[in-house]
Amino acid sequence: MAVEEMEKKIKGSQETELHKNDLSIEDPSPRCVLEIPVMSSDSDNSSSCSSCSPDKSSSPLSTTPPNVSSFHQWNKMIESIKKKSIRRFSVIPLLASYELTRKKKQPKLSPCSENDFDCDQILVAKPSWRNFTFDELVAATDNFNPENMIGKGGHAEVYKGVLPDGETVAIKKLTRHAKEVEERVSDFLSELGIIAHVNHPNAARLRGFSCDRGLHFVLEYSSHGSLASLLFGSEECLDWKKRYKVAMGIADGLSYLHNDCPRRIIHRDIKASNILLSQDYEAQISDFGLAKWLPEHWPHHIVFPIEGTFGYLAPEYFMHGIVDEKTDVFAFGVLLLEIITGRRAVDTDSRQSIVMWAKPLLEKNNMEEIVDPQLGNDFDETEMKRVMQTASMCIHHVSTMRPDMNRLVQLLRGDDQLAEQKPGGARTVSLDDCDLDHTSSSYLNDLTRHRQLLME
Ligand SMILES: Nc1ncnc2c1ncn2[C@@H]1O[C@H](COP(=O)(O)OP(=O)(O)OP(=O)(O)O)[C@@H](O)[C@H]1O
Repeated sequence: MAVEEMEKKIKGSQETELHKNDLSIEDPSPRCVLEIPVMSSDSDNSSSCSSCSPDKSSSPLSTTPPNVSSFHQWNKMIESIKKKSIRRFSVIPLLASYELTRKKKQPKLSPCSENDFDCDQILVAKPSWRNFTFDELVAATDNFNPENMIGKGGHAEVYKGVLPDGETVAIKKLTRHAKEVEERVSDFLSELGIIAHVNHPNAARLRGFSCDRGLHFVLEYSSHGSLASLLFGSEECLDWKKRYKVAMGIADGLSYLHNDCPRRIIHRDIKASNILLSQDYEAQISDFGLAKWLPEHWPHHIVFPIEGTFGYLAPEYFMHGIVDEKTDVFAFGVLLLEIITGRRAVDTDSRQSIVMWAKPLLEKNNMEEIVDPQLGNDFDETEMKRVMQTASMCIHHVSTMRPDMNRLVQLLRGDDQLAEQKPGGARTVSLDDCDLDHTSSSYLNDLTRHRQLLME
């Protein structure tokens, strides 16, 4: 499709979107990250931020394009995508006296204006990732040999590959062709923008990307694959020590995303298949395809359509589209239940949700019934109790009653003093303000509706 044609389409869709939703606030997820220096094989690794500079020709990206015409188109596409990034979301200012208590460890970034972000503040470090050519990916994966395919999700095929320096990587090739090209590129930039900023031992690490003949991410390889494959797809039982380590790792990773990352990131798709395990079973949160950056002063997002994975969706999210940190906290609780029980979030045969099944057992503290029979008695009872209590708090149907990730990390570690504190966190929103009737009967209705959706 010609770029001009695409720009027209983008403009058109912007107007339709605006008209449809009559919303006034932009999706905060900035799209400028691609314009930070990208190291190519022969680049000089110079560092600057072209989106902050009026002279686009000085973009480091332009020094080593894989292919000049495709690069030119790509650059234009980025510009059009930036225009398109006026995706509207509604925000309900639920709290008049919203507290900004998050800025603890790192200075947070404030938008220059409502729509601009000061890239100088964001792009402090030289990136450790680079732009790959398609030929480099072909060489690494033996021409995307099916034997090298290590995973397949709803949006991508993932191949194991080896780079010339001997490093093993995972190459994620985006495959979802149902979407319009500009929407796919926009999603790619959004995911890239987020993953490139994430820097934590418990989050997937980017090695590079490629937009030459398809959209690809090049990621650090996690040799044990996903938690889902180990919990549900393996004959061998994942022992408790590893399960506990994984639970702690995910908690640390989420705490970083919510509190300590240069921006406040909500993952929105925490689930067992999106947790990868390194050689030493260090959990790595992956797949930032649905992740959102939330400005500091927003209590939450309202999103539509609801995306994510059934079984992990918090009630306020699947009923009302409300997204904030507690969306991830709920999903984390479901994940803890999977780790404890060895059952899937939604049982494949009965379609029963693990939350519905586990709640009464958790209330009675029935360890015998709830613990994965494969584990036998081979687990630390104190740790198990802690994980059960933590899971129970995370899956509370009222989001404000769920602890925030910082507190959950401490609960999991066994800081008893913290267990005494009331749940919630800095962004506590009162239920009255929310105008959500989450009595237990309405919650049951919610769950029934959730289940019906599953059966459809
Ligand atoms: N870095 C990696 N190392 C090892 N295996 C990986 C890596 N990244 C992905 N995989 C494997 O590929 C699978 C699919 O990857 P991913 O979840 O990123 O794809 P997706 O299409 O975005 O998934 P979804 O359907 O959740 O949107 C993972 O569950 C995992 O088994």
